[in-house]
Amino acid sequence: MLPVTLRQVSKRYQLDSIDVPALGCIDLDILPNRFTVLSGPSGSGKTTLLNLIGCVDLPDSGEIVVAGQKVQSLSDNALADFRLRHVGFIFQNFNLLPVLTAYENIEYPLLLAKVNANERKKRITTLLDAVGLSEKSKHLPGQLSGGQRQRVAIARALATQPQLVLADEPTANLDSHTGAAIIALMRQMQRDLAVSFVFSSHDPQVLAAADDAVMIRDGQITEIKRSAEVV
Ligand SMILES: Nc1ncnc2c1ncn2[C@@H]1O[C@H](COP(=O)(O)OP(=O)(O)OP(=O)(O)O)[C@@H](O)[C@H]1O
Repeated sequence: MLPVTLRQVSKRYQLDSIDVPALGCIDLDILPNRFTVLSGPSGSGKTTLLNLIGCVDLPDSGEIVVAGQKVQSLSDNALADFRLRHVGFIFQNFNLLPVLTAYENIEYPLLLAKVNANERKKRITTLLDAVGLSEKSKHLPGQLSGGQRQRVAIARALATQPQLVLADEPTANLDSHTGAAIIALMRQMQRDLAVSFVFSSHDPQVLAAADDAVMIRDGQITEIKRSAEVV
């Protein structure tokens, strides 16, 4: 099963009386267990596409299927629950809760998903170790560097064991050295856990690490470059 398929998907925004076309008639398959990057100039529609893939927003027309589920057929509550269980999110500004420790930030989606205490502890301990932050579990986000905060965010995104992890410009607020380390970590986690990662990014380092690159311009896919093994 493909993690995500989009067929003839369109999205427009209404800004006061102005109609803003953001995406037009997109057809896209996201392949399993791969690192896919959405790339294009500012305003080309990357974030809009990521929000549709992540079930944060719904299209005006067309069909989106995520993990076998037609997302438009879900109610708002069912969509929120589906998102919690199937999609992990990583943001450019990390979006950690400032009053919670690293451990508690990773625990938060597990509490929402009603995962029991033993299983929570097991998953958080394993993830903190995997992202190299076992020693920092009691630190608040304000006591961590940018790279360490993004490591916590990666662990949090993976905690619910989603099939799909989405990242909006995950290296935008990091220096290039830290960004490279974060890309390598995400690559490692993607391979170890056999998850599909989809990024939007301007960062050439992210593009270079991709299995699949989806080039977007003016709300249209202009090219999809897939690495040799599936061509
Ligand atoms: N909430 C909104 N209301 C109105 N127009 C919007 C809204 N969000 C995005 N747009 C418009 O939709 C188009 C696509 O925007 P989007 O944010 O998806 O692009 P992007 O490729 O992610 O850009 P960037 O790289 O600058 O983040 C742009 O023309 C943008 O101005």
